[in-house]
Amino acid sequence: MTARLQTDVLVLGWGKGGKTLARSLGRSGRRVVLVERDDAMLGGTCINVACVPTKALVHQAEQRRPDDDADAYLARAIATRDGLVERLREANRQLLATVDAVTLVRGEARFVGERAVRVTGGDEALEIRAEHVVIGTGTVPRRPGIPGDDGPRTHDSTSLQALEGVPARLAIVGAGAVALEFASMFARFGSAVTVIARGPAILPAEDDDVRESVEATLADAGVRILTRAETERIDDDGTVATVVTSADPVHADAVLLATGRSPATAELDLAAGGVDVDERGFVVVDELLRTSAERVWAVGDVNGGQQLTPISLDDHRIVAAQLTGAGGRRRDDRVAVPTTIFTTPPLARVGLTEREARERGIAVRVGAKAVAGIAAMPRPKAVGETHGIVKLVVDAETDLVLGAALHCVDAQEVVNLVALAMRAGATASDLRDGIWTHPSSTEALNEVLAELR
Ligand SMILES: Cc1cc2nc3c(=O)[nH]c(=O)nc-3n(C[C@H](O)[C@H](O)[C@H](O)COP(=O)(O)OP(=O)(O)OC[C@H]3O[C@@H](n4cnc5c(N)ncnc54)[C@H](O)[C@@H]3O)c2cc1C
Ligand SMILES: NC(=O)c1ccc[n+]([C@@H]2O[C@H](COP(=O)([O-])OP(=O)(O)OC[C@H]3O[C@@H](n4cnc5c(N)ncnc54)[C@H](O)[C@@H]3O)[C@@H](O)[C@H]2O)c1
Repeated sequence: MTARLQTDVLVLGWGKGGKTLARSLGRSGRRVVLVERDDAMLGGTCINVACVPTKALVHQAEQRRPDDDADAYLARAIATRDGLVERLREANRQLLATVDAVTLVRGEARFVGERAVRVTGGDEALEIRAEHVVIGTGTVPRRPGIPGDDGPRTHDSTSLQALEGVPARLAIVGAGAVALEFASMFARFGSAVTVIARGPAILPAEDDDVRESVEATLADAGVRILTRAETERIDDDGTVATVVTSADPVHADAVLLATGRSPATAELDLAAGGVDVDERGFVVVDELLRTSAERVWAVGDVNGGQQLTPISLDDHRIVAAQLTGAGGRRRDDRVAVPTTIFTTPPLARVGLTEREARERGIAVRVGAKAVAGIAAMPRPKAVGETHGIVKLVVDAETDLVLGAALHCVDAQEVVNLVALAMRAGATASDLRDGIWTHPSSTEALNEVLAELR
């Protein structure tokens, strides 16, 4: 039997954008139904299998001493991480369960008409019709279609976080954020890591000095980077996997496929809801995140934008503004979006690289110093991590900051200050002459911006 439900707002997926929207609309009295298909994903990808648990493991890996038993250490790190995730999941459940106007439905959603979905889970089925629908179903790891990519030693970013022991040799196919974070982390857990990059180098969008800083740091941690290596197949002889590439073969006890993520739209039957997708299956949206179907929006990874939690959060603001009549907010309003790849130390970026600025014909002044040589920045020395580079690109005419690459301890925090300066129109001189806490990583700005060339 199919039960029926009518609601004001229907949210599909318990991710960052979906859950924040459900809570804020529910607290203002709107009737909201939120559907989630996986009990292990309450709260979404970020808190369960992505940002938070991986950064907890990165932290654990950084604390490991060389004489710690690798397998026992990893097992303890995973147990600590599991405890954290359990607490976050419950806190996320509470955030919505305590809002009376929000109804939580467990099951897989599938469109059956305009703003109408059928939810199935176990033997139950529920048909929900809504005035407004928000699709926030996220992404799933992409299988690249390489022969042998479903072998017994082959993992995605989720299953690699649940290994029973440290693989002596870890091969990573891909060279994006997932690849570099897991490479840095597993090298510290005790694996001999090889990153298999298709292109001539990792981080192709970065300036050479920044890329070289990351490469040198990974090399010091024992990570090998194989470049211009197209992965042709993955063989498995029952004990060892061999990643056969157009360069050298790589023998491994575990293989991580870090080849991007696909939209979770295949099961949604979006055509039945009149919602268009692009050739990769991402929901097509405009600057207000409206889909091709009337009163249907898409937030987060599924809409094909930057796959980042703060972007999904900002997407929720754009839709909330329309649903509450506040209006105004658009995707193209975003300025200076900071990002961080959590290697050790992290690489944080915002704005233009030096190369991009010069290609645009902008006259620039550049400050760039190796972290170990920044006298006014004692924090990296105090915590024993002096790899990296701090680089800022400044408009020579206006003195405005055009971009920054911070490869250093605390970079994920300092970059937010630089991003705010860029949004607020604070100049490089303002940052150079700022009074910052001491000892901190922010102090690098005093010195690096005093030596612009
Ligand atoms: C290993 C890793 C590390 C990352 N680290 C970072 C980081 O440090 N910082 C950062 O900003 N970003 C990071 N990201 C990216 C970040 O995790 C995502 O951008 C973010 O979680 C996307 O959130 P979302 O709102 O799009 O939806 P999600 O959080 O993906 O939620 C979607 C939900 O929808 C559910 N769902 C799917 N289909 C259906 C259906 N048919 N019916 C019902 N429910 C459904 C899913 O089960 C899921 O719970 C990382 C990603 C990975 C893989
Ligand atoms: N700290 C963070 O913010 C963070 C951390 C992890 C992931 N993420 C997000 O998660 C998403 C997924 O990350 P990702 O690293 O998997 O994706 P990505 O798109 O960043 O990188 C994919 C990599 O795989 C390579 N690749 C693709 N197909 C291949 C194939 N067939 N053979 C060999 N190599 C192939 C690409 O060249 C690229 O190097 C990203 O959009 C990223 O923004 C963010």
